[in-house]
Amino acid sequence: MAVIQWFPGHMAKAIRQVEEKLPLVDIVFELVDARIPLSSRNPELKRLMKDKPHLIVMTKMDLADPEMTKKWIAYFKNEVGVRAIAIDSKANITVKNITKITESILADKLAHEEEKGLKERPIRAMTIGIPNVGKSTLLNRLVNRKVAQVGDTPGVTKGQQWLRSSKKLELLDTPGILWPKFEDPETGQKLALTGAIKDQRFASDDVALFAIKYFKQYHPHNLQERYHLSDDDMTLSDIDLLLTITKKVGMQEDYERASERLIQDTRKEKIGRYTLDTNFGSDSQHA
Ligand SMILES: Nc1nc2c(ncn2[C@@H]2O[C@H](COP(=O)(O)OP(=O)(O)OP(=O)(O)O)[C@@H](O)[C@H]2O)c(=O)[nH]1
Repeated sequence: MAVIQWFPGHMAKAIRQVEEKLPLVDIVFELVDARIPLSSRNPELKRLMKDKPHLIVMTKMDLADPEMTKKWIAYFKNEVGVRAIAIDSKANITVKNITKITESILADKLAHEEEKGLKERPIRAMTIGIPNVGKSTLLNRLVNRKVAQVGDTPGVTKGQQWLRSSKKLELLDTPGILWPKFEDPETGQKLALTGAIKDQRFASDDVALFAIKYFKQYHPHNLQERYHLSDDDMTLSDIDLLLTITKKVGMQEDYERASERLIQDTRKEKIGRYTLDTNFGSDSQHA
């Protein structure tokens, strides 16, 4: 397959960083892309988390299929035993919602501390996630762009800071990215299509063909509408359909450039909202 897969060196470093910082935080915010909620997870996390409270934050919900997002939230809660929330980092409601759900997850721990007469303190959280999932955007949103260092804290190495979101929430500047380790070749194509893998690292026609296959199956009308495709066009093979789209967008025989256009169109919501992960729990690495 043309997509470069995972990077053992990067992953080992990220895992070390997460392991090191884990004792300093009350909760981990694991950011996943709402269009690929399983494929953007790292299966190593389950082992790392042990019994550390954990919230799955599904970013870019504005680009995902809203019905599927609801189902994924229920799936994470019921099947995986982890709470999940979907966010659009551009929306103001995001901060409020994350703080609220975090407080509810940690309610017992905080009540216990209060009973023991401990002083009220902010909740400490760490964000992790694959490249481009929206970590910086969320962090900036949570700290309202006024990045505030929250004093010296033992165990936090140089360059890593506590950022204050509110009196109630502090964040450890993200300790690193976590590449998913993927055994299913489709995972690579999903990561490529949604922008988690740099465009130079995959063959755009492979990924465009993957997108065509997906949209033909799940959102055929959106594909037809975007590229003025007839019902007959929709019966063509994926490759012939890509060639037809190439002509329709005025690129003659240049199917590579047309592939790039199609990939950009999917990312900019021009073929509608979509969720590429459609099989709940089918991925054994996350079971
Ligand atoms: N539509 C949409 N775009 C988002 C959202 N959150 C982030 N983005 C966009 O996604 C892209 C990547 O966001 P970043 O915050 O830089 O992602 P990151 O995880 O910090 O990326 P790395 O630094 O590569 O690890 C940017 O173009 C953001 O504007 C969201 O909720 N909705």
